[in-house]
Amino acid sequence: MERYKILKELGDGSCGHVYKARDMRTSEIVAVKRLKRKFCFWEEYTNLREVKALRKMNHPNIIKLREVVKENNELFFIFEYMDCNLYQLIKEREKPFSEEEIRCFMKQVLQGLSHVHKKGFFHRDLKPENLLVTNDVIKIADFGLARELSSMPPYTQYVSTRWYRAPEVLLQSLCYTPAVDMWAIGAILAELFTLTPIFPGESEIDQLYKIYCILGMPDSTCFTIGANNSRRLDFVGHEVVPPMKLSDIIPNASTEAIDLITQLLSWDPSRRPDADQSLQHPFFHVDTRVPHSLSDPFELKLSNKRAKPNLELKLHDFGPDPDDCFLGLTLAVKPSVSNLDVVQNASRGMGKNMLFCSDFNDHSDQPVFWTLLSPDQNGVHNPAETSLSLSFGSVQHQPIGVPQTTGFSFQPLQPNILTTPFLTLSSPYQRGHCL
Ligand SMILES: Nc1ncnc2c1ncn2[C@@H]1O[C@H](COP(=O)(O)OP(=O)(O)OP(=O)(O)O)[C@@H](O)[C@H]1O
Repeated sequence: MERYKILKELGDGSCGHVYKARDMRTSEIVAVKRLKRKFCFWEEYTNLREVKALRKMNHPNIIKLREVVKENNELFFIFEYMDCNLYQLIKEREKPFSEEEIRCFMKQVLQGLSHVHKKGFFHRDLKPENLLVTNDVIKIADFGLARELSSMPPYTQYVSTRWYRAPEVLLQSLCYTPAVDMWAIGAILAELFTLTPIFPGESEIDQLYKIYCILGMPDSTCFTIGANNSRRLDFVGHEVVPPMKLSDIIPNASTEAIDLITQLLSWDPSRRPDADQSLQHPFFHVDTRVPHSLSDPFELKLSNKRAKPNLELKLHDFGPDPDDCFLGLTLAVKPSVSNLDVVQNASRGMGKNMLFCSDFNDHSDQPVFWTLLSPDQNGVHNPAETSLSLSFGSVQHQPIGVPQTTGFSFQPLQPNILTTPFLTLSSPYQRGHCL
């Protein structure tokens, strides 16, 4: 590695540190990714997903892996260098991108992604941080989670960045498809217009809820993603919250852009266009007519400021014991010790049945109720089915004087909630018995 002179650190990812460096032989600037894992045998590296995928790719919109160096049981990837990533560009941006700029970025990303899919891989972790930019050129990077299409389901669960995660992955489907990448593209496309993530979920459940609030309920005739999931969504209520109009959320997008985002963000993966179909969409072939000009670029910002997703906590890491459920849910809402303390203190005087709601700002009149139910509360008792049930409801309740904190309000469980839920997330063992 003496051939490369490290100039500065560029990033510290989950797999490795990335540095800007100079190739002393050619004077070229490169990016060096030093993997955190140690490698004793040279052969180990050939099995790495990133190496397997990148060795097969050769496309102007996919980052080039120039060389792999193994030294003292450490592995270094030498990449072509890019100036910044799309997350940094969005964060620093003071006014929205023009539709022309967005089209230019998205066209390249889709061309790169089409190549990835044609080469038999899907990326699985598309997000603005993994799209690298130099001037007007954008390239897909970080193939650490890439998977071969030829590998057979069931696929293992994986942790990609929550905000760009497709519903079928959130529901732990075991046979998801490259359509998971198309969902991420839809979320990134929306974000390029608004400069803020469209679904900034604070936990996996909140992620699904935020998707639901904007897209509404999936059409039961087309909704097939429940079939192989270890989690399941049940839409069992009477009250239906209509989908929000994407053109209200993204007022600076043309009708063509809205249509493409709508298609990409389909609940049903089979309804999302693939990369080539997306490139054929009128969004890439029309003169743009933007319906609303924006006097203040920040008027279009959604309530959540651009930040990184917080700590990931999985609900299935917590057991069926009510205290365990309560702790799990509390952490899943907001992993803050001080909030947790308040919740626990408040819960002491309120008996076993609790619910609390998140601070979803856009729907302050429609709080999220997360109820904790044991099976016998449903009139069903089956020890084998003891597990955790969650429901989101839009029932209005008056606070009754229990402590309020930023991010939480507390109310005792009221019977009418049991009769008017509209969305339930259940564990595999509880099917058919939730609410
Ligand atoms: N070729 C490159 N040129 C310039 N910067 C790069 C390059 N590759 C990576 N980076 C920077 O380093 C960051 C981390 O890189 P990368 O995503 O490959 O690492 P990782 O360990 O796989 O991260 P993650 O935690 O997202 O999986 C990127 O977001 C980017 O800002």
